[in-house]
Amino acid sequence: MTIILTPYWQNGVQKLKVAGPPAPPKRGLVPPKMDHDIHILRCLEQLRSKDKNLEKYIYLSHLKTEDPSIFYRLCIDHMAEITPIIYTPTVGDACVNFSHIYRRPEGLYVSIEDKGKISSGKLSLFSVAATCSNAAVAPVINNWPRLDEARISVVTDGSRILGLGDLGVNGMGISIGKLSLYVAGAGIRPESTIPICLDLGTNTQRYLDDPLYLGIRQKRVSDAEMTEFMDEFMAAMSQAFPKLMVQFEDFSTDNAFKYLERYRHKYPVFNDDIQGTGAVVLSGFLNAAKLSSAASGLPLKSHRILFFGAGSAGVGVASQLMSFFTLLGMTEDEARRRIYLVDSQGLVYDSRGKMAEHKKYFSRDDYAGPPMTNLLDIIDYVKPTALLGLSTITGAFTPDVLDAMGAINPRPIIFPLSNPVQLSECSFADAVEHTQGRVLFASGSPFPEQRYQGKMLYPGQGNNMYIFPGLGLGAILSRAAEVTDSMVEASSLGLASSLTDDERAAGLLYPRIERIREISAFIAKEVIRAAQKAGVDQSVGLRSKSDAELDRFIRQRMWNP
Ligand SMILES: O=C([O-])CC(=O)C(=O)O
Ligand SMILES: [Mg+2]
Repeated sequence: MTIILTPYWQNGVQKLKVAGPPAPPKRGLVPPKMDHDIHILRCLEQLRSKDKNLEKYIYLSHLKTEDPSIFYRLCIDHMAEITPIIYTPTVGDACVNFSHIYRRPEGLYVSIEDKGKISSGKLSLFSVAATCSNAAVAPVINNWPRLDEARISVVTDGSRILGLGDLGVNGMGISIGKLSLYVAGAGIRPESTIPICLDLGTNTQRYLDDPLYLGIRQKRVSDAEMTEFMDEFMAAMSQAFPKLMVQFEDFSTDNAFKYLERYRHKYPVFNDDIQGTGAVVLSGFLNAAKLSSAASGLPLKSHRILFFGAGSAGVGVASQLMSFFTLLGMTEDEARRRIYLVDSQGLVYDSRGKMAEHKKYFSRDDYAGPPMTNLLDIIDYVKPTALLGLSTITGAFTPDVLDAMGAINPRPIIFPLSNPVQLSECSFADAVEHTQGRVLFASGSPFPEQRYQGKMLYPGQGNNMYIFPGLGLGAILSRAAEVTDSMVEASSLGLASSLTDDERAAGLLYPRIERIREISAFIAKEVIRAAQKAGVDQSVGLRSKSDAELDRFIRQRMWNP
């Protein structure tokens, strides 16, 4: 029999209620003609009757608690309609307003006040129940009611939520949103997911002044204190949840790189903003570059990529795009030289002087003139075939910039990747108009399709939601001890090759989101094979399975509402 542990509160103290599976409702306690399938239509009608997206978000969040099975059925059957509500862009609004729209606990909060008592070492479920009645000494991680079932956690410290800045504990919304996509998109069981927000303070004064703010009211702790906290947290996580994968999400740039490097060979972790975004963009770029080269006649090796924005996502994507060139047989150095970075001070080059560590690798040693700050001048100098935006500067790709890209390329690749949608560097409509419909486009957040000269044109959505569910699923099923670069690359190549003939004919760079489950299963298979090749898989029984057997195994393991 499955035991269900539900946390509840009594006199300010958290306790656990132990229960078996829910009993079917007694006759007379539900309406006589309550039909599950019809109820889905009812929920959809209620959802559509709300005119504000944030209201829709609140409705769906309530539905998820009340009836997870209906919620996930809705997500799967109406993916294109539901994802922009539970995820980018509406999830951004939900995070900004999290302390105001908050209804009930969901996820695990670990704050700097828990430092020193994040875990108290190995505890059996029995002793967890016993210690939970005393909140003052309860080791916080072990309070999670489903220790044994945990497989995937999304962990944020709220310091850089999407492009919205430091949202403190309000960042919990992003962990919740990503994990809903794990369930809907890759069939991870809801009970196996743990949304986590680390509360290390916030530097956003408006929250510190807000009486409804749910986090601790202090500025962010020092780097040294944060690192001590993170070390304790990660050690506690791996002890409490031996089968858990951790996805780091929306840490500020420096910390995103720092903690990925610090833990990636010690625990199964990956950073979605660096590696997930990198993989999804590489995938779209592979498909776009082929179309672009077919139009220009230029070899694939001659692409030049200009990055506008050099934060964690920008440099993460740039690193991943190196694979595009190395897969063509170019050396690492040759690949690096096809990439140019632009940050808030313009083109990134060596003789400009002091710069952040993470930018140095791509800094140019072949330019030594005066600082080049104007994007049009930079385009004129670099002559990029592709312009990628990861700057969170709304409208940075002005009509002039789009015209310039259109003038030097028969099919310019333009990917405004900043999230959420109001921070995008340009809209799909503008990109279409200023390139006369020739643009190869992908954005981080969704844009509507455009009719141009009688033809329907579809924007790609280069969002990491195509990657992380399948990458996570593959890592979990193979019980990967670490997430290698080769596994991330496999997820990307898997996604690129999953376009159907129909999708190719429609000029799409990414598959239709409605097929996410099929795509996740395929990506998971590629990731498992890469884990096996790298020797990091601990589910060694999967090694002898043929591709068809492995595929069947993955699909059987995927949860269905
Ligand atoms: O959440 C998204 O839409 C993509 C992402 O990771 C980010 O922008 O930080
Ligand atoms: Mg993110």
